[in-house]
Amino acid sequence: LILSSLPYLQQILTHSRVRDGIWLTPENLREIYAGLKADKDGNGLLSLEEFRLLSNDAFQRFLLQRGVKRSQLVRNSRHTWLYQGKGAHRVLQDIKARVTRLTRLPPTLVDLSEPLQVVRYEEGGHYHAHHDSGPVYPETACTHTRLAANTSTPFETSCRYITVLFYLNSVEGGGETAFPVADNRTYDEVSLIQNDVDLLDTRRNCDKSNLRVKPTKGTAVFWYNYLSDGQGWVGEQDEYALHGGCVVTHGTKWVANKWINIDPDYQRQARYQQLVSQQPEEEDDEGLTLNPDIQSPDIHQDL
Ligand SMILES: O=C(O)CCC(=O)C(=O)O
Ligand SMILES: [Fe+2]
Repeated sequence: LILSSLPYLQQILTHSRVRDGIWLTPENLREIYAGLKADKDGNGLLSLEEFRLLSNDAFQRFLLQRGVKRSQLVRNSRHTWLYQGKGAHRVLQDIKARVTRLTRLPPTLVDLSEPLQVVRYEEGGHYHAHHDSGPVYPETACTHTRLAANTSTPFETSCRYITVLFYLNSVEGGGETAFPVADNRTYDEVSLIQNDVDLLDTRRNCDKSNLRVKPTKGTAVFWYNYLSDGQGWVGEQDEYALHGGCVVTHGTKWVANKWINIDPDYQRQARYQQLVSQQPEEEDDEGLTLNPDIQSPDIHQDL
């Protein structure tokens, strides 16, 4: 999308995971463009100019206009991104350094991850339960390594190995982070909705979640979105990492997400790191191996 001024339909579709296993069709996309009046020249594609004319929440407004209720939106919040690299504010660089220490990962992996995402929920805001990361199928590539991958795949997903969620304020009422199936020994996907109780619905059913974390200013939670592959690398998606933000009943809620991006395909991650660092291949593995001194069998840090 960034490289060419005219994103091809196929490129857009590879980004458009609605839910696991469900992707937008070209018809869906045409309908959305028409509803947003985004494709002014009507050629079926969004030029960079047309894209720039879209406001941040155009899509949300479109859904609301179409009769979708706020409570039905997957999320009802606003967010922005804060760069944490060289030249960024000291506090932002410090946060990154603390995430590196907390997760015990090689600094390169944290440096090459997404910027910090800051999220604000107003009273009534929520985020229904979801996975921060997508499942790994052979036909799915990770967004962050896609340019370095020398294969083309029909689908694309964020590969967020770890989530560190910071609570930037203490919320007056509601706004807990709920993990509906954390530690659930008998979990299967069917049981998420039973007898009219939808555990994904964080407006109604947070009280039935196995784990709830109350937002307290200055605290953070972190979890893995993938299991280990047993050999020190990223394996399958961890289904128990399902989580969401319960409805804020009083006040405003501010959080920040730090995601650590790692490709479950080791070779693709290595190629990506080599590409961005412009280092010769032999020196490349440095960022991928862990200092054995800090390796511990009980801690799922692995990499
Ligand atoms: O607001 C929360 O407690 C959870 C936020 C979240 O899951 C996300 O931003 O991906
Ligand atoms: Fe999340």
